[in-house]
Amino acid sequence: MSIDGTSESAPVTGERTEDAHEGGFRTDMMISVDRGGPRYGEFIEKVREFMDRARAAFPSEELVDELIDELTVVNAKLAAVEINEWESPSGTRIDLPARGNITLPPYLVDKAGDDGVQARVTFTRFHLGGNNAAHGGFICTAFDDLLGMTSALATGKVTRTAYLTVNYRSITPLNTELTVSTSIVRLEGRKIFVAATMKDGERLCAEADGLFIALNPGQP
Ligand SMILES: CCCCC/C=C\C/C=C\C/C=C\C/C=C\CCCC(=O)SCCNC(=O)CCNC(=O)[C@H](O)C(C)(C)COP(=O)(O)OP(=O)(O)OC[C@H]1O[C@@H](n2cnc3c(N)ncnc32)[C@H](O)[C@@H]1OP(=O)(O)O
Repeated sequence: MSIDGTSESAPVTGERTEDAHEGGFRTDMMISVDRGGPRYGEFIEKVREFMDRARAAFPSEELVDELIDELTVVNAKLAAVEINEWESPSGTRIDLPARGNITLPPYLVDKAGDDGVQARVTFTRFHLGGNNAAHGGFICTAFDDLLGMTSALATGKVTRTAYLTVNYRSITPLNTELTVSTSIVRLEGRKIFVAATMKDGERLCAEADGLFIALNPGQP
């Protein structure tokens, strides 16, 4: 670690050598259920537990020294097997919560069709905003991904968010299974207008409306 707090390690880029995908346009979503093997999901759960525990811990100086050494070893092991975004298990394992992507709050999809998606999301200590409530950015992240999935399933195309409006209606608790329901409001050419709610039982925590645009071939 340098004096300004930046890491001396090279950034993780995961650049691919041959370019099978032109920009954001991929006809093949490259989804998988076996990359990383049968225990990859367990590995992701351990990483999520680590994220929660790191957020919640008040370690001694000695423990910080120890953890740095242990994490240096773990990071070196992961650096040795780095791969591009298209072929990594993370984000493509559709059998795992949030496709095995630790960037996303963990959600389970109960129903996914061309008219909308039903999912259950649970925010944990890692997603803390304050006073035991979820951070609004993570609520947005959950909506963005599930609405992106909704748009993709409705059109069979790769889409990008043009706008996403989130209204926070009541406190969104941690460690509570919340339901997210998304729907297609209307389709207008490449424009996909979508909406979603996030509820704790019957209580509305947050709602969203968004516009996604189906990308043209070659569009990044
Ligand atoms: C268990 C089962 C599971 C099954 C799962 C299976 C498969 C998985 C499926 C899917 C994957 C799942 C999830 C999806 C993953 C991630 C979701 C997150 C997505 C993102 O997080 S993505 C990052 C944030 N996003 C950006 O980084 C976009 C930056 N931006 C741009 O790249 C351009 O801006 C773009 C492309 C948006 C538009 O550009 P463009 O050149 O293509 O089109 P153009 O500008 O012509 O707009 C066309 C028409 O939209 C109107 N329009 C445009 N923008 C508007 C706005 N803001 N407000 C109102 N109207 C708007 C225009 O007014 C025009 O309207 P009109 O045609 O009527 O004139």
